Amino acid sequence: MSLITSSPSSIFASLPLTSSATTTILLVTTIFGISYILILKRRKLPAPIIAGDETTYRHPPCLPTVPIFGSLPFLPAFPLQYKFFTKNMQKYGDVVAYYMMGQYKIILNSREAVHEAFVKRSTDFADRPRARVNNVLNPNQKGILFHGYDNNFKKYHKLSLGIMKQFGFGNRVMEKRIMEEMKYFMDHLASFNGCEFNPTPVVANCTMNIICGILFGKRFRDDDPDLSDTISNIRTSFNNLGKIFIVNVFPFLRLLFNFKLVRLLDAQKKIFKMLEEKIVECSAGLKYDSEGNVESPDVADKIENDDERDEKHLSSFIRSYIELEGVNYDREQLLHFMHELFLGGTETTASTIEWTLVLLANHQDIQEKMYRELESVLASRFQEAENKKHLLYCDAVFHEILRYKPVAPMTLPHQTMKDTHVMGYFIPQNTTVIGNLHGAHFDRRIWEEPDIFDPERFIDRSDETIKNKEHIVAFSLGKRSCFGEILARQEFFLSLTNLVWRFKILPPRDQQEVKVDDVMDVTAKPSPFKIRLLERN
Ligand code: HEM
Repeated sequence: MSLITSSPSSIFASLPLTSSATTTILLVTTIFGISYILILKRRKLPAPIIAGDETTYRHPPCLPTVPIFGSLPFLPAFPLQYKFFTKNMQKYGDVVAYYMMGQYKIILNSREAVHEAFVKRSTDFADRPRARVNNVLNPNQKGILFHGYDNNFKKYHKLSLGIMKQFGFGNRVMEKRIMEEMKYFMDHLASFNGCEFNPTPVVANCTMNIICGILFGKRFRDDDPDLSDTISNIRTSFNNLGKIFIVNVFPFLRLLFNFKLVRLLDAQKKIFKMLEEKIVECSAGLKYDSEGNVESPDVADKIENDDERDEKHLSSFIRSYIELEGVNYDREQLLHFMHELFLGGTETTASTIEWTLVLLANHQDIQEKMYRELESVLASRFQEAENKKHLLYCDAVFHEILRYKPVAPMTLPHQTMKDTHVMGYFIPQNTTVIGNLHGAHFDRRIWEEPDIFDPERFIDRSDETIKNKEHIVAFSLGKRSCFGEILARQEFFLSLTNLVWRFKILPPRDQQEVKVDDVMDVTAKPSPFKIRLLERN
């Protein structure tokens, strides 16, 4: 048998070696092989020159690097790197580079850097890197979350946002929808009768049902097994997604993490099955003309007036999407987009509400100030976002929670579309760029004593208005900023004010305060905790 056609094991088998020596040789060869590939792969930085631009640029400061592993030994494990960058802001500055297994990456470590890159030069930074994991989870690159900044992204982003606006995104129509869910949410919380309980499942039901109300036109009953199954599948996706992303850096770990990938794919399959059933339900009765367009659609695109639109009441996102796209609509795109709204729009808002419960239970003085303001402004009706301008203190608490506990401490990875620059530093084309939003919220140049939870920092006492809110970047900025920001802000403000209006939020009976740790999956949330809610009236 010639050496060329032999497998490595058969070659070694033909040599007079012990099995441990064979293993050692195999191991050493593999390590050298991988190292060789990684060294070759390490990207050589181009000279910091931008064609047609006379300005002199520099490469940003870079974390120490070692051969093969790059800056990995100097960084905490993913996803806790944001804490490292925030802590070392003074040392490394607003823009920091590092190497990860041959890949050159950039962290934007302040609000100014995030703003300059994602807003001032928004198109330069609007792409997303092609994640290897996504090739398995979403081989045809559908949806928008991980989609590159191309014409398809622009088309579906515009289409989906258009439908959301018709649903009343940011206005009174959406507020009414959220308030309907708030009533279920508050009643569910009240059913614990002041006993201590873990609020996580109740909060999850609420944020999930708000998205379901938009997508399917109806909520799940709280005891519907489909609701708990969907929430559990989203959670499985989230948990495993956070862990599996390491595979993008070390592709060979795919084998090691394969069981997580299998679990992730299984959860995604179950979510898609449920969504497929909803598509059938929501599109029932649609009739198409000979060109495949829906006959007499109910998409209220010409209705300007809120009340009229409310009367017409779009039935569901799914139906509106099919009405606009016609019989040949891209089903896979719709499925992935809905899945992304579940991923992006449930855990994030739920984690923010959970932090709200913890922070208010631990700051009775702040809670009481909020209640007194609500009492003086609103008397005995449910809180509505349109009253926000009169609720100065509540608004300040709203901003301080977003600042103090950014549930997405880092943006998703962006990628540069051409050679560009930020804060005088050169960033080559196709570089991965991540915004450290946590860093922006704890920047000592902007915030006095940022580690203290203090809503007063947002109140300008000279004219009783909110100040500093432009420094809040919890939803990121620019072309790839959060798709659901308007909804999330409405949802969060209504949850915050309704909670304080109806309940006194307290730690468990035998505890002075609710003790939690920061837990980081894909969102930064509190570790499991218990709470007591006493009805005020
Ligand atoms: C407190 C709640 C939320 C926070 C803090 C939050 C934060 C974020 C952040 C930081 C990003 C990444 C932006 C970037 O890469 O620069 C993002 C993206 C995204 N979010 Fe949110 N989000 C929240 C709620 C929601 C909701 C309610 C929805 C859906 C209704 C949603 C849908 C999305 C989508 C689809 C993207 C991807 C946008 C793109 O790639 O262009 N999010 N969000």
